[in-house]
Amino acid sequence: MIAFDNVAYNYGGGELLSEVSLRLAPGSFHFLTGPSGAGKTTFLKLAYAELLPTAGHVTIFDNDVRGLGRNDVAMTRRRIGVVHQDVQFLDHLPLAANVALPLTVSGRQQNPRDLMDLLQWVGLNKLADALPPSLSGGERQRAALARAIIMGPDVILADEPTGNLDWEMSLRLLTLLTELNRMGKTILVATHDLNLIRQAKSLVAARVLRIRNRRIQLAGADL
Ligand SMILES: Nc1ncnc2c1ncn2[C@@H]1O[C@H](COP(=O)(O)OP(=O)(O)OP(=O)(O)O)[C@@H](O)[C@H]1O
Repeated sequence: MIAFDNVAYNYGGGELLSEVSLRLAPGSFHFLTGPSGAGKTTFLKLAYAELLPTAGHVTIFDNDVRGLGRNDVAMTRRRIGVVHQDVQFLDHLPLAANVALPLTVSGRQQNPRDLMDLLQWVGLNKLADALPPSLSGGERQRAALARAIIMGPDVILADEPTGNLDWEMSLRLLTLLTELNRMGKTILVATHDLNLIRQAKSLVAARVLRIRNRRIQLAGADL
């Protein structure tokens, strides 16, 4: 699905990520962990072609990102759902319209029943008409997940999706992500919450990647 081959990234102040080679196989579930500032968000941006590597190759759905034109990038992004660290909504639009926004923007028809099914799945059907400023942190994160999957992506990348949530809500979100994985989606979750990763191991066969000294390595049983 997504492959990194000897990838490096440098914002200009020296290499942040070096010699990164890994593969996110179809249907796999990965966590990416590492200290604040280690480069987790940067890695995700490379994985959805928001950034181009400064060395090496990133291949998304068998295409080298360097060869992608603007339209190809747009098409590629439709197959990748991203839950951003700072979830942004249009505050004047109700929750349901915010979740459906990717469909609206791409000019695709939205089936109101599918939208309500999706909101029900994330437990937000009763809040379909609520405006974003009235939502709690957990509700916002679940709405962000719903919006990330409304286009039916093959891959879901989530950046600290449980960052500000209590344990119960974190587990709820984790459960949604593992359900998506069981449906065949390829998932990568960046998090520094090691308890969440430990908990996930009882739910899903996840691999844990760790950024250390600019490299990304597979974490062992020492988590
Ligand atoms: N656009 C940018 N220009 C220059 N430096 C940047 C830019 N974006 C990020 N950085 C720097 O790159 C480093 C890694 O940032 P990144 O956001 O990828 O880390 P992270 O592991 O996701 O951190 P956190 O867990 O705090 O979100 C940080 O030192 C950050 O300040």
